[in-house]
Amino acid sequence: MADHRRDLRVAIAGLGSIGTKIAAELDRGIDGLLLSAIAAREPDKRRAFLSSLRQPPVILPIEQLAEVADIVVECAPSHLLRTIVEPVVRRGKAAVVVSVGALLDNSDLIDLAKAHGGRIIVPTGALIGLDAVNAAAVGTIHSVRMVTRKPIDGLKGAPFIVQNGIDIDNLREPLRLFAGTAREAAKGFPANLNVAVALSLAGIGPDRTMVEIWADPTVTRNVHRIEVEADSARFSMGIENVPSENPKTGMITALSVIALLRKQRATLSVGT
Ligand SMILES: NC(=O)C1=CN([C@@H]2O[C@H](COP(=O)(O)OP(=O)(O)OC[C@H]3O[C@@H](n4cnc5c(N)ncnc54)[C@H](OP(=O)(O)O)[C@@H]3O)[C@@H](O)[C@H]2O)C=CC1
Ligand SMILES: O=C([O-])CC(=O)C(=O)O
Repeated sequence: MADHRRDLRVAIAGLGSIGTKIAAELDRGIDGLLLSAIAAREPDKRRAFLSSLRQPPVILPIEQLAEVADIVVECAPSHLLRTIVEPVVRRGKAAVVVSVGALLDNSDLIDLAKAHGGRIIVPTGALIGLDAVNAAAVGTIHSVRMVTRKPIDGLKGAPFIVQNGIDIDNLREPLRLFAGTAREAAKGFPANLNVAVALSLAGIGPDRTMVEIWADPTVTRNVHRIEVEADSARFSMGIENVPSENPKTGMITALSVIALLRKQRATLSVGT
């Protein structure tokens, strides 16, 4: 039988390494979804990309995207999270958030979404196994530990490194930069450790999820290893992400959002 529901309109906030790939995939066609609008800081600089799309979307400022979309995908710098997400959830719509670290300082957006019937959806992003962490959290998780190793370019400019005057440019061997909670990691590394916050929100929260961050000149990928100890299971997970054009961002992040979008109207949906 035909599906008579109208297409879900999706808007993209930020046309960087993640947003460009999602927009292109939506334009190529995802069942039941339509790219309705995008926001870019300087749309003129994105003309070549925009004119390559088969059905060019409307270009709007980030705070207006919710007016023409059912789902807004936030893939902009983290300081814009509130500007993007607030109008979406106020209208009772869904925001897909990749700058998940910024949710910790803007957690009232979750209450706002609840009050207006909106939703905030965090994709697995550059990580792995949040389905298993979600499932384990239905029971009791005793501990979650994550160790991240990144090449130097994947960490440059992080506030923790700048504020502590750490020279990572001339490293010859791995250096442990940080050990602490996911909440502290998100403050010190806002553009580098969204994954730690996503892991914490799926499991036992940002104050009990423990994180180590290494600057490692011997790796070329963003490497994350996770150990979970729960009453239902013990599991270890690892992922080695190929950096995208943005060395801080793994290529798989955009693909994870695309997979999540595909599920919105999929007849068969696999994984939690
Ligand atoms: N959850 C996860 O697993 C992961 C999350 N991330 C996070 O996702 C977010 C996006 O990452 P990524 O795509 O690599 O970042 P990029 O820097 O490549 O892209 C961000 C884009 O947002 C644009 N932008 C800036 N200001 C505005 C504005 N006012 N209106 C519209 N667009 C604007 C930028 O434009 P311009 O270039 O002109 O400044 C840029 O194109 C980051 O916060 C990153 O930390 C990254 C990896 C994994
Ligand atoms: O969490 C992030 O912001 C990015 C990251 O580690 C990755 O892409 O591997």
